[in-house]
Amino acid sequence: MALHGKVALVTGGAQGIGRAVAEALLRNESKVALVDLNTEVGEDCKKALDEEFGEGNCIFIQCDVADRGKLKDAFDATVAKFGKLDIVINNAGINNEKNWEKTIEVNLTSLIKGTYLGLDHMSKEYGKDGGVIINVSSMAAFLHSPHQPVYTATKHGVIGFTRAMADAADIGDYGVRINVLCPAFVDTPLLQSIEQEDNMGKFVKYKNSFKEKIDKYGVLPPSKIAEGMLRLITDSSLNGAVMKITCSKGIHFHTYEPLSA
Ligand SMILES: NC(=O)C1=CN([C@@H]2O[C@H](COP(=O)(O)OP(=O)(O)OC[C@H]3O[C@@H](n4cnc5c(N)ncnc54)[C@H](O)[C@@H]3O)[C@@H](O)[C@H]2O)C=CC1
Ligand SMILES: CCCCCC(=O)/C=C/[C@H]1C=CC(=O)[C@@H]1CCCCCCC(=O)O
Repeated sequence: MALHGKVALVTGGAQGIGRAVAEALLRNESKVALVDLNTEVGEDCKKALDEEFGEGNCIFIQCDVADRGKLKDAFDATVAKFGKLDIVINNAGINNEKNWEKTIEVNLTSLIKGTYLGLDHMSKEYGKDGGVIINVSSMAAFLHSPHQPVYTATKHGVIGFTRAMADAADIGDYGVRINVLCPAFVDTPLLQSIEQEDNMGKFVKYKNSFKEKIDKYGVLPPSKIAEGMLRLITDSSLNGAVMKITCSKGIHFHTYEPLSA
């Protein structure tokens, strides 16, 4: 898939990984809708991106992805503004073991909803032109930690859902590829949350061992995640792919046993 003239919707697009992905898409002449909860950060981000890439290529839509009606409205508003949808990045995520129900809602339930809304707008099943969906998981889906059990569960869930949907898209001839990206530690505001009792609750007592892991494995720049994301978007051979990005191995793919049945 060439990126020129494509229309992308990025949840959690106002900062961190989402913003880096939005920048990379704009650099490649796509149009981008930043869908984010945080109005202040979202407006600042849009202003900076307008200055760098020119006005009219990017919109900010304030939206809590956990609000089903508002998420649907955000997809509709993106299509109303840019005329179509080609790329959906379900990236918004939180790290909150205290309000763990919200973590499931944002990291998993809303990502499922975002995938279905993406298919509504892109699947050939509904007479649309096809596209690509990338769901953001984490290396926490492979290397679990006692520090974030529910976060870890949601990221496992993202991989299972995405791989099953990728098979459904293939068998159903949706014309939509669906892939998953699993970063290790990335230098974003989310990483600060691991030290905060408000986020971690009783698991905050494990913060020192978690920080030791960060020191041991290193921290990736958001631009490296954007690089992997563009590969998942543009390589038309990839469907159901599980990309991992770590400091030691860089961008690589998880491999699975072939299906036995
Ligand atoms: N930073 C890291 O070390 C890693 C992050 N990830 C995943 O990458 C994704 C992005 O994370 P970061 O950029 O690091 O986080 P971040 O906290 O820097 O940015 C997340 C963005 O999502 C937005 N957001 C949060 N809840 C939302 C909601 N309910 N509705 C709409 N927007 C919402 C925030 O306002 C923020 O702009 C997440 O899914 C996270 O789990 C995965 C592995 C490592
Ligand atoms: C605030 C959320 C941050 C979550 C980041 C994450 O992905 C966490 C993963 C860790 C949980 C336990 C671990 O050991 C994970 C470390 C992942 C890094 C693995 C790198 C391996 C390598 O370099 O080969």
